[in-house]
Amino acid sequence: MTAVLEIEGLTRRFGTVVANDDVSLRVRPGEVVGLLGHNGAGKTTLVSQVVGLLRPDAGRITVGGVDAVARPAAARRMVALQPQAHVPIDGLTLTAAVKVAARLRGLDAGQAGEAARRLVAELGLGAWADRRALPEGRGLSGGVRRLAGFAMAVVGGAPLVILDEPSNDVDAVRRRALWATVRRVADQGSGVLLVTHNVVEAERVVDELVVLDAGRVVIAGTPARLRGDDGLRLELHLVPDGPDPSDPGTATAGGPPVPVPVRRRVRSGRRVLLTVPPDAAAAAVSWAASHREQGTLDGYALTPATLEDAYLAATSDPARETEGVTGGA
Ligand SMILES: Nc1ncnc2c1ncn2[C@@H]1O[C@H](COP(=O)(O)OP(=O)(O)OP(=O)(O)O)[C@@H](O)[C@H]1O
Repeated sequence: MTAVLEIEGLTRRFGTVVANDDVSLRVRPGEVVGLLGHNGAGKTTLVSQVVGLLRPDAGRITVGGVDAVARPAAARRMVALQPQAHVPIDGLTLTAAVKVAARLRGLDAGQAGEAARRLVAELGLGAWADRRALPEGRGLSGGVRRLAGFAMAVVGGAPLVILDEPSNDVDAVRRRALWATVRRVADQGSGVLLVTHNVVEAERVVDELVVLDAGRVVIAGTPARLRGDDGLRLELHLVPDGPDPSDPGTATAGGPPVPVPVRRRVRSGRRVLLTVPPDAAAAAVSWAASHREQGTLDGYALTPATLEDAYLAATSDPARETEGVTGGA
């Protein structure tokens, strides 16, 4: 299927900083593609170029078959963007704001009103439907304003929907509704580019993921592929109280090292994530339990492998160390 967004070799510098470094990605109709990366990874720079706010130094951006660098205005008409900053809606009720966005996307007054009411209900915002946003953040809370921006981006089914951190300051109940709506919007034919640094949430909704680190694509693919091809890995999360007992270098202090094969160890702050095979679950838990009893671990948990360890391993953070296979008994 023809992609609704195609980016090839995109490069954008700010002085000596290469904010996007030879980035390529593709979003097809019906697909949710997650663009992940830490603060400063280059996500907003990429989005700004797609919507014509910045010009690339090199590379190609095509939106719905239109060259977005040569014809930014024509390309922009096919894109609905929820920016990271709050959308200015002061003076409007929640429903009216969504209706205005629907009208701008070509729906007639009746269709726009109906679509706005449906979205407000779908997102669990009925209680605020007719509440007016007022200056200085009054009238509607930050979370409701964020959802208003989200509803304004998804209403009317633009060919390409770009959502920049849509779930920031949204409560847990409405987050669920939001992710369900993202999926519905894609199922109805839009291509969705979801920009986030929340890898756990992204995993639930995306079809493909592209991870940026310091401007470069470091991993890309489906969540299943990025988790590990067999999909049968477990993660042992450890919170050491002092030296890490899973580190062969310090293990002698609290007993033997982990008695199971460890495929990967990622250390992030106080937390350590060990990727272990499923048949090692019982041995891994009993090792961790004994360390918990001795007080060398503050806590531990064994969970199915998520994208988080792949993400942490692929992205750089000076406060973090990643090791490959460490063997085991
Ligand atoms: N206008 C600008 N002038 C100079 N440097 C910039 C500018 N915009 C972005 N940068 C730099 O480019 C790099 C990428 O920034 P960008 O805002 O795209 O990252 P991001 O992934 O969106 O981060 P965040 O998650 O914090 O929004 C950073 O090093 C940033 O400091």
